[in-house]
Amino acid sequence: MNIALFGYGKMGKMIEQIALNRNHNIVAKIDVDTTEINFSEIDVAIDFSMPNAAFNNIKMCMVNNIPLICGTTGWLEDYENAVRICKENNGAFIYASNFSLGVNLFFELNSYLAKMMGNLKQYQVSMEEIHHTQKLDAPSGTAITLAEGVINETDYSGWKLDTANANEIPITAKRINDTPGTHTVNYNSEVDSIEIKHTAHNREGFALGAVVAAEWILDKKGVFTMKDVLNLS
Ligand SMILES: NC(=O)C1=CN([C@@H]2O[C@H](COP(=O)(O)OP(=O)(O)OC[C@H]3O[C@@H](n4cnc5c(N)ncnc54)[C@H](O)[C@@H]3O)[C@@H](O)[C@H]2O)C=CC1
Ligand SMILES: O=C(O)C1=N[C@H](C(=O)O)C[C@H](O)C1
Repeated sequence: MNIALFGYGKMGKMIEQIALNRNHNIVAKIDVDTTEINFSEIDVAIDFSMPNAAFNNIKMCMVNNIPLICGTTGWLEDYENAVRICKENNGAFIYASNFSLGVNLFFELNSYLAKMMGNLKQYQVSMEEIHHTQKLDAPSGTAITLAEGVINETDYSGWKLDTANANEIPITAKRINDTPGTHTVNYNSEVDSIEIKHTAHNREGFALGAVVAAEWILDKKGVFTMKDVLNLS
């Protein structure tokens, strides 16, 4: 499979390693200073770039009929536009706030726990995410997905960074050294608390998930999620 990398930073380099180990070719490394792209040799593209670059990269891939895996976070105000452009061009597209198997299992666990807690008003939910100091967006895309998972199963109406109103989920974002990504969901009552936590030890899980998603999407058309890729119910 001939892969184009959009964004050749920390994740782009990790994805390159994993893709080569799985016998794929990296035919383009597109970064901020790239002036020309030869789309004819690309089977699939993987974007881990920057919040202000992702939507343009998505448009470019869809118009040029290149299936795209997008892991870049912090651009979701344009997600519905990306879906529309994919459909208009009969393209193939996956965005996931987190491509690791562990976090996708954690998303399922989070929804299950939220469903159980939905009627137990004595518990207040809160979330914390910790990442490296170079991260541009806050809260993390993963924390937003976790909050959406809780909102779908409970009466919470939204989420907010730091201080939230009573019916909103407060999310704390911490930036500590080179932390790859730690997410905690906490339910607190007067008498006890319940906490679920996912800790990434490095970036390999994110990169492997993105390459697996690229292999999966190759013969497909439409907009998909990691739930489709991993066949999670
Ligand atoms: N969904 C997931 O599983 C994960 C998502 N991420 C997200 O991926 C993104 C990248 O993360 P890192 O690699 O750690 O960041 P990074 O800062 O190390 O790399 C980003 C790269 O994108 C390049 N870039 C800037 N403008 C560009 C453009 N117009 N076209 C192509 N490349 C451009 C930068 O020059 C840089 O080399 C972030 O949004 C991060 O939140 C990171 C890890 C996992
Ligand atoms: O920027 C990162 O590094 C990460 N970003 C993603 C996010 O915003 O959730 C996924 C992972 O936590 C690492």
